[in-house]
Amino acid sequence: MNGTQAVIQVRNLSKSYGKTRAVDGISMEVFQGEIFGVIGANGAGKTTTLEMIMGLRDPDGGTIEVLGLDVMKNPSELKHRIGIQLQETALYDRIKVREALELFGSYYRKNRDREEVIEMMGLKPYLNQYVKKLSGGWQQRTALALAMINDPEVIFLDEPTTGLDPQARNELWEIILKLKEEGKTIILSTHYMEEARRYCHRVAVIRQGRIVACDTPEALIARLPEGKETMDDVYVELAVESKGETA
Ligand SMILES: Nc1ncnc2c1ncn2[C@@H]1O[C@H](COP(=O)(O)OP(=O)(O)OP(=O)(O)O)[C@@H](O)[C@H]1O
Repeated sequence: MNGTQAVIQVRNLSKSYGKTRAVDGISMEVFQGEIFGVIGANGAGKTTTLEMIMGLRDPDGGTIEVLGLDVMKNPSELKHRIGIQLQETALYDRIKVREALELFGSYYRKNRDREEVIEMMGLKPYLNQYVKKLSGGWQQRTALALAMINDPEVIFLDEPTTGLDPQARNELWEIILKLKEEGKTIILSTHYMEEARRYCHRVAVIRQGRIVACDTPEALIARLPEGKETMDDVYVELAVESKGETA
């Protein structure tokens, strides 16, 4: 059932690094075809949460199901069915765009038509350039191309538009919306509140490793005191620690 089937189900997820409780009992569901946003301050636990759901980090506790698979028990099966775009692009330092597409394609049993991916991302003029030498916007497009190379059902994007100029951000969102139109489920973290409002169906607000609210942008805004009506206000009211509240 498009729209009501949970493709991600997380229960009571936790993860500590030494004494830092990075993720502290997170539960959430993401439905098929959603663009699901995760917002929160630096260090709130967004990346750790996403990486555990992707099967890249082991949780201390809790359960994670993605596409009906227990992530801890089926990491290799899961890898073929999800797309991953990480913040770090150091991996691509010495590699050209075409080589990166070929290399990543070789990791998976199924590939989306390479030419179609290149066309969709507008990457044709850049295929023989080193990824590292591209502008931020084109590097992010390359990273998004790599995230969809295996034609995944669920795509994870960690701050996909951070550092890009407004035009590059809009262009990247157009591509993300196209993927959504195809029925993909997209889960992403962002520091851009206006993007969260405009593009995300639902947004989870994470503070100190916990989800303090999870709803549509409109519903989150409707909770605010009178006179506050933006996602920036949501961020300030819900995501920011009040004085005296320390990690
Ligand atoms: N590998 C690690 N070793 C030790 N501590 C870590 C590690 N990764 C994250 N942390 C800590 O865990 C907490 C959550 O970090 P995380 O990167 O998940 O937050 P975030 O919300 O993604 O932040 P940002 O917006 O800056 O990317 C922070 O206190 C961070 O310093």
